[in-house]
Amino acid sequence: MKLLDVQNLRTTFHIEAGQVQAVRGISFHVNKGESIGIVGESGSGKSVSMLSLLKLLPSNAKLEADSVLFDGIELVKTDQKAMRKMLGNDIGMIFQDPMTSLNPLFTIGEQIMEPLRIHQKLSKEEARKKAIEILRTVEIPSPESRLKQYPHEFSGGMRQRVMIAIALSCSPKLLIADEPTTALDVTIQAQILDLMRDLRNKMDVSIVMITHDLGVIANMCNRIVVMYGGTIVEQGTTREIFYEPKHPYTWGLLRSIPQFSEGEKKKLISIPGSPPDLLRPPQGCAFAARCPHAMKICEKLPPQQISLSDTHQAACWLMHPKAAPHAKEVIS
Ligand SMILES: Nc1ncnc2c1ncn2[C@@H]1O[C@H](COP(=O)(O)OP(=O)(O)OP(=O)(O)O)[C@@H](O)[C@H]1O
Repeated sequence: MKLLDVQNLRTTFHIEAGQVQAVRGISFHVNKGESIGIVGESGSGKSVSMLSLLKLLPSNAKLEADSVLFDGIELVKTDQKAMRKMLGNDIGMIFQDPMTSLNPLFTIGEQIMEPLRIHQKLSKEEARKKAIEILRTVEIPSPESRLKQYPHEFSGGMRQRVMIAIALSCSPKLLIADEPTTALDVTIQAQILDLMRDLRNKMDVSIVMITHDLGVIANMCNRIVVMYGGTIVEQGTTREIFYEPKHPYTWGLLRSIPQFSEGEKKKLISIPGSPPDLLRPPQGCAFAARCPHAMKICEKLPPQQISLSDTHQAACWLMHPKAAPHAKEVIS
């Protein structure tokens, strides 16, 4: 059953130089209880897509969509006030850098208790009890004394645990995590991902995890959406994306995951070239200029999404039934 269903979302920023077409018609969904990963290089439109659904865009942005259904409610028609109520109640968010999201002037306890008092109308004592309980859930030791401390008294990993606690305190149906572990070192990163996986199972929350690193979501997400140049180039189950990837950009992302074999570090292959300028997006496939397999048509016309299974779609001319025989060899 779908919790979030996004159809043809477009976001444009009006700047002096013209219009930045940051998100160019994306459609995807999140089922109840599942985790999806949105992956792509910097500037591919991952964060703007999420901020668009939540109507958290700056005033120079224009948002259009055929439909954005969240738990049966059409968000395209929902006003800012209702949206704000939904945020922190039905939808929780975690960002990359907890230090910018936490207020340095208030204790951790005050910051966890505030949404509980506002959204769930709990008394001060009830909110304190709930805050202790939730700090325990995110595995912060001695929660009673930790409540009285300020953000700077916590390590980076602990601060991110606090952010997760705040995001989950009102038992949201959906948790959006934007690069939640990027600022942390590898060991702490793994601990936070383990924690999020545990919480998803315990709390029955759906998760959208935004990242530029496919490796981060391999063990965490059921499905993966691959974004490039403001479009979705491929989406499928984690198995389909890792074992049967069909888009040359996904191949590039997979080659750029660090792999260790018998203690030896394999060479990392990055994708040559740079992402398209979204002020003047390319006419055809956004990836054509960097694609080693690009054909003439790739530069002229955007490829349509082709369904490979009920769960797997990719937008690439190589898969077109009329593509030349060499294209079929590349793709198989
Ligand atoms: N306020 C803004 N005004 C103009 N352009 C913007 C604004 N915010 C984002 N953009 C542009 O929208 C595009 C998509 O940005 P977005 O932040 O969604 O990318 P991303 O994939 O999340 O990358 P990152 O991982 O670096 O955050 C980029 O080209 C970015 O420059």
